Formats: sequence, structure tokens, C-alpha cells
Amino acid sequence: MGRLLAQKSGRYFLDADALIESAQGRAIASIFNEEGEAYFRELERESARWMAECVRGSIISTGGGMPLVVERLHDIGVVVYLKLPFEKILERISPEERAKRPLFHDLAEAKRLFERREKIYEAQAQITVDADRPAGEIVEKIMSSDGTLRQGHHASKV
Ligand SMILES: Nc1ncnc2c1ncn2[C@@H]1O[C@H](COP(=O)(O)OP(=O)(O)OP(=O)(O)O)[C@@H](O)[C@H]1O
Ligand SMILES: O=C(O)C1=C[C@@H](O)[C@@H](O)[C@H](O)C1
Repeated sequence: MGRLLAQKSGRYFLDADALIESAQGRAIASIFNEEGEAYFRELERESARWMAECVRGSIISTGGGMPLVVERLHDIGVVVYLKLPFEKILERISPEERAKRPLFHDLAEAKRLFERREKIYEAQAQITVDADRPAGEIVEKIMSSDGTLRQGHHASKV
């Protein structure tokens, strides 16, 4: 969704998980296995500080835990919550994809985690979009909720 929104709004797209992986030279699953979750969360906080200071005019997708570990996500930019019930999320993720997500191995535990997080996602977001609809519609909703996205911002400093 972030990539599509970036294309439609003429911006660059950044994936916070991919930033951490490239800085570390290893996959998130390896960071969790080799260093533990607390270490990964510190890397997330560090990447958030960098993004707040240095990234402008871009679309960023955060990891699912970032809204919990970064107190004011809005310091980075406008926060969009793509809202979907747990069961629908599950339908969209293949077993191979789940295997890459350390906190998605145990389904019951993942559901509990999701239920605890939902309130925080709502509280951190400036825009909440029902994501149970086609991708094009989601992007339209986001763009009509944030007028600045229509302007196009490659390499902009605002
Ligand atoms: N609006 C949609 N309708 C149907 N399927 C969708 C929609 N949006 C995404 N999907 C599908 O859901 C799956 C997961 O999507 P995606 O990888 O974009 O999730 P994500 O939020 O980026 O996950 P993460 O940030 O945790 O990696 C993909 O197979 C994708 O094609
Ligand atoms: O929801 C989470 O806590 C996570 C989501 C992924 O995007 C990764 O950031 C990592 O697997 C942790």
C-alpha cells in the first residue's frame, strides 16, 4: 500500500524494516534470533529518530511494533492506520510469509498481541482507513484525507 501511495503521490517509499535490515546486513528474523527482541526494538527507536530528523516528503511503512516503541510517531509524519480485523489479516498472509515474522508463529499469541495493539494503533493514527477494500480505494481514501499528498514531493524539503 505504501508503494502504491508513493507512486500515486509522486514520492519515494521507505520501508522501516528494510532500512534496519540493510543497516544490519541481516534479516529481522536473524536479528530476533541472534540478539533478541529488545535489541531489535532499540534499532527501531534509532531508525525512528533518524527518520524524524532526516526524512521529508516520503511515504514510510513502519513495522507492526513501531507504534508501540516510539512514543510520538507523529514526530515523523502523518500516521495512517490501515485497519483490518485479525482474521482478515491472517487470510492475506501465506504460511511462508508468517514464518518470516517472529511474532506471528504462535497464532493465539499473535491474536492477543494484536488485540492489545489495536488501541495504540488507533491512538497513534491521524488517519484510520478501513483496509477491507481494494488497494486503489484505500490509496484514494488516504489521499483525500491528507491534501498535501496530491502535490507530489520527490526531493522536497517540506
Ligand atoms: N487491499 C487489499 N486487498 C487484498 N489483499 C491485499 C490488500 N492489501 C494487501 N493485500 C495482500 O496482503 C498481503 C500482505 O500485504 P503486505 O505485504 O503489503 O502487508 P504489510 O502491511 O506490508 O506487512 P508488513 O509491513 O508487516 O510487512 C499481500 O499478499 C498483499 O497482496
Ligand atoms: O509486529 C511486530 O512487532 C513486527 C512486525 C514486523 O514488521 C517487523 O518489524 C518485526 O517482525 C516485528
